[in-house]
Amino acid sequence: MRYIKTPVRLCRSQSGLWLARFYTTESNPTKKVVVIGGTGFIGPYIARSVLQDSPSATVQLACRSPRDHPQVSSSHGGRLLPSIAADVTDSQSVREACRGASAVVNLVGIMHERRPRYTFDAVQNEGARVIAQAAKDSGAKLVHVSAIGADVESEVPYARTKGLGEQAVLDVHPDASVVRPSLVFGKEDDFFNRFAKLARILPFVPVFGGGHTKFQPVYVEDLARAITQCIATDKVNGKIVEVGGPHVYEYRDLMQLMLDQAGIRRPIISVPWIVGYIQGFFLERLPENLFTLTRDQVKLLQRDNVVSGSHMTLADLGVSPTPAEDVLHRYLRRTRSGTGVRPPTPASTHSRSYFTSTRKPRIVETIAEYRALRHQWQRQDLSVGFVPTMGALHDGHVSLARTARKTCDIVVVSIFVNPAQFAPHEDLGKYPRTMEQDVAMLTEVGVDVIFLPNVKEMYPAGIVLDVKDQQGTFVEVKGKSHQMEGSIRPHFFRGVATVVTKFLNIMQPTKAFFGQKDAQQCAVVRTMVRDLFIPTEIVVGETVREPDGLAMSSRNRYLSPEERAIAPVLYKALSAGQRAFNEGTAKSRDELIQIAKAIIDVQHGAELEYLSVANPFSLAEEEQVGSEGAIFSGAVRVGKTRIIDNVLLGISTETWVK
Ligand SMILES: Nc1ncnc2c1ncn2[C@@H]1O[C@H](COP(=O)(O)OP(=O)(O)OP(=O)(O)O)[C@@H](O)[C@H]1O
Ligand SMILES: CC(C)(CO)[C@@H](O)C(=O)[O-]
Ligand code: BAL
Repeated sequence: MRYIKTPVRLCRSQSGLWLARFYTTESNPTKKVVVIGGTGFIGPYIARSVLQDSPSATVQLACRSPRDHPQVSSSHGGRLLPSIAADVTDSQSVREACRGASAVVNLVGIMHERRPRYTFDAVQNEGARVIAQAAKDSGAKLVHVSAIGADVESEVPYARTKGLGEQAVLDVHPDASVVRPSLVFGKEDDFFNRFAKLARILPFVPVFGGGHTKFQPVYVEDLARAITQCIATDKVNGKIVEVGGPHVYEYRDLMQLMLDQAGIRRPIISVPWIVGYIQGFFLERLPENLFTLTRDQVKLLQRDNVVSGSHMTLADLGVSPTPAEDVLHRYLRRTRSGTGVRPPTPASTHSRSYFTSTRKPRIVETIAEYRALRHQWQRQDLSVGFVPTMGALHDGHVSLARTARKTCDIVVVSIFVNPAQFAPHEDLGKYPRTMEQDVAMLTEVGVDVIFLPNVKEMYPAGIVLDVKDQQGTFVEVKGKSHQMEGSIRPHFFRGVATVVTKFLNIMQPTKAFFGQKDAQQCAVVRTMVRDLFIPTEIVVGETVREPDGLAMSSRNRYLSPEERAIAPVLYKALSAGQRAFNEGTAKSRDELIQIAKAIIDVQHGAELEYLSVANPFSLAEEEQVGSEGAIFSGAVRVGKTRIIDNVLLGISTETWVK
């Protein structure tokens, strides 16, 4: 059989662009992918992924007892062919199934033997060889799905025969790709669904030997995409790909995650391994049921099931793995009352950290790479929270990222020192840059992506600081940009509005998070989002302060120890005005400013720039604090550093930010 090459397509991976082509055979000009063992949990996901990826492909699922999947077939116009029978212990049936295939995926695996015919060896070793031979004879590519832990030396028959199966496959079909997933999760999975069911029945969740074994669960759609890529490219031929999710969890933490995402409260209790063996000894003799556990399974539970780092991984295939926290609640949650189950808010479980090795956020530098991810999240129906920053991060930024983490499925933080918001005489050149520390802080929060564009990416027409020489498109929010901070930095909000518009267009976030410390910025961004119909919710986080009241700010790093001691004066002054307002002794602009100014004036080393009492919505300066309340704000200069701050009068943060 001769291969015919289809046109080359450009695919993107983390390591760059690579070429992919689908192979097809002379007798079968349309690509046909046969998935053996495909009518279970994973097969339909592979079918969907292949059909979406390749508009001319057909897919056929083959199994011992064929079953059709109307949801897949109906959405792909008949390109999912009717399932057929193939039994790996009957080589003739496998040959029939592989006839005319351009690619074969072997998903066959068993957790329990059914003697005499379906032993581990017959299914996972000899069966793998039979499929490899049939694929080879049909001139088809082969993707052999094995398992992390496959090991010819293992004393556990499941793992040993998986290892032998891999060897047999590569003997017979040296170009085959071997895919080894860790624990696979998804709506129909056997693991999380089963443990959630058990947890609902049992008064506690047992874990063996402390539950310290490590797992790296991978989302079934990510596995399916990896397999689709193995079919599409030659770079995995003859290679092993280890497929794990973004986080490594100890078994006990995985159980806690399952409980939280299912909304079940149960204690997790450690029992000795020997209890597992005794349980296995009795249960493996009974027909399979919810409680079934074998001694081999207990042995497997004692070995870490994580990506080793010595083979290719999802990253090499350009697949960004989905965290279990983003998905589990969708299918484990039950809303029926009377089940002892409380439905968690989606993504709420992010606030606690389950994983033992923290995953570094993915660093994305280009709009194109980000867009590909955004497209993937869109398909998975995931919400995206976006925190724009200029880096040199502190607890103010962290608090915004944590709020995003609690309320959104995916969290993206940008770090970009935006030239357009600096005047030529300002501190663009010396703005603090602390990238390594920033990445560590965002890793701790569990941020998914850090967007780090360069200036060219954000300003294709280039950018100079002098407004009169600028080229390209700029956004200006009239009426709110030239008072308060804008009176000292007239260029500033034009630069902010422009870059935030660009970011919101790129990120397409569900929500974007800004700090109240920059209150006028919040008002400008809200107005801009309203006027330009940008479909993003703007969320404002409260100002995070040092113990002495100073608002955290990246520029606080500029302060010498002496200046640092002076810097809280602005907050002290604004707070004194706020107290007087609350006590009813100051209501007018003049009274409030007099109180604050008196405190700043006596502080040696602090130079007042402005104080403002403005309407919280229009930002118009007010003579009296009206029924809508006011923003009492100001700036002082301490040495060369500007300190800005604000407090609200007669309006709560909650009301103002709504
Ligand atoms: N103390 C804080 N509490 C809450 N949010 C904050 C705080 N400081 C900054 N932010 C918010 O973080 C986001 C990014 O701000 P930015 O990176 O400019 O940090 P910054 O500390 O304000 O820097 P700078 O010192 O240059 O003003 C903005 O939405 C800002 O309002
Ligand atoms: C919103 C922002 C990131 C735009 O550059 C900046 O003004 C900031 O950090 O507040
Ligand atoms: N936090 C506001 C950013 C700036 O002052 O440039």
